[in-house]
Amino acid sequence: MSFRHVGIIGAGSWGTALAAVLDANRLPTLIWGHDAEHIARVTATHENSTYLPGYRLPDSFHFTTALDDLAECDLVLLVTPSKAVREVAARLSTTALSPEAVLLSCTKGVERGSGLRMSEIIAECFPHNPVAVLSGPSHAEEVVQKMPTAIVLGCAREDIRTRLQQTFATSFFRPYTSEDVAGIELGGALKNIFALAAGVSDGLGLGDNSKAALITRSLAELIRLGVALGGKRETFQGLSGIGDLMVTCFSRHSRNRAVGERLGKGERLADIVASMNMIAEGVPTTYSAFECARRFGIETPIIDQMRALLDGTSAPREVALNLITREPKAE
Ligand SMILES: NC(=O)C1=CN([C@@H]2O[C@H](COP(=O)(O)OP(=O)(O)OC[C@H]3O[C@@H](n4cnc5c(N)ncnc54)[C@H](O)[C@@H]3O)[C@@H](O)[C@H]2O)C=CC1
Ligand SMILES: O=C(CO)COP(=O)(O)O
Repeated sequence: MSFRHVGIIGAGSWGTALAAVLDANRLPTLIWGHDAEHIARVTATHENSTYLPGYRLPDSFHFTTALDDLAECDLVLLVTPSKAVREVAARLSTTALSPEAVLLSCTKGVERGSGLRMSEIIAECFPHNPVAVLSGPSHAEEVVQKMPTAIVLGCAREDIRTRLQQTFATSFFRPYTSEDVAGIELGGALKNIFALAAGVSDGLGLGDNSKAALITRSLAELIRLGVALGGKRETFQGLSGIGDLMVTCFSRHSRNRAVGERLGKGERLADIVASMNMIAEGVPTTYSAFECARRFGIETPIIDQMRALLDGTSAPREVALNLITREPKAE
């Protein structure tokens, strides 16, 4: 049975691109945004010029700033930055949304302090609703151009996984399914830290050998921490692990890689963040992953160095030197 009313929480680039996928399957969407001025502009111009310029929004996109308007939805995508997920999920839970409605988290992050994944936060707010996740190598800029993209949909319930797969499958968007919700989310969240690090390597002009070594050791670190936090090793070797790690470390569209490159060139984090209107989740995730690693006693040299860099206690060259001169060990 297909979904009839789809709501999207978050009017940024990824929310817009996912609405475009659903439009290709003739599914209209109601997109909620928290910024009334932005929503008014997008509605009037049929373009999300702040987050995804140059893409004309189809007529099947509808916008609102009232969460209550989503109460009729049988599928709601949560696509805000991770720092806003708890607040919007709590607010959504006070609407008349049905306990049958499926909540699909498309956000990449881990909550600071609690170490909770986004789907766990959503499940706390919606204990009776099915909660699913969507992640994988998928830059919004390419999805709206209908460039072939494959992602993973995760849910504990097989019927929901299949329904979501049918809903999102198009001639350019290929969803795989998996039961490993934790692994899918952890791969998508942790890779952003390593994309920052790959950007630093680019900014320092350290070359291809260095970047290949960094990404390979990043995957080892991602798997070590991800398995300790409840994900399956095979999932990290798939689209939402190594797939997303690769695209984010190499893509010209990656905001995390771009932040890292500017750090590598010597800019201050506060100045970089102030100059961007989009989210780079690797910054907060560096801190939440560091906290999780300490709690579980997992060795995370790259995450530790990235934290020192973001804190301003280590310079980019020092971070690179610290990593290459670590205690010798077996691979
Ligand atoms: N852009 C992409 O290609 C992809 C992004 N993602 C993930 O999707 C999530 C959202 O990212 P984007 O759409 O790219 O971000 P974005 O920076 O393009 O847009 C974020 C949206 O959230 C809104 N927002 C900001 N603070 C808010 C708050 N406190 N409450 C409610 N709304 C708020 C902004 O106004 C904006 O509409 C992130 O976790 C990101 O890692 C995942 C896959 C691809
Ligand atoms: O998660 C993403 C692609 O899969 C988006 O990465 P950035 O946030 O670095 O642009």
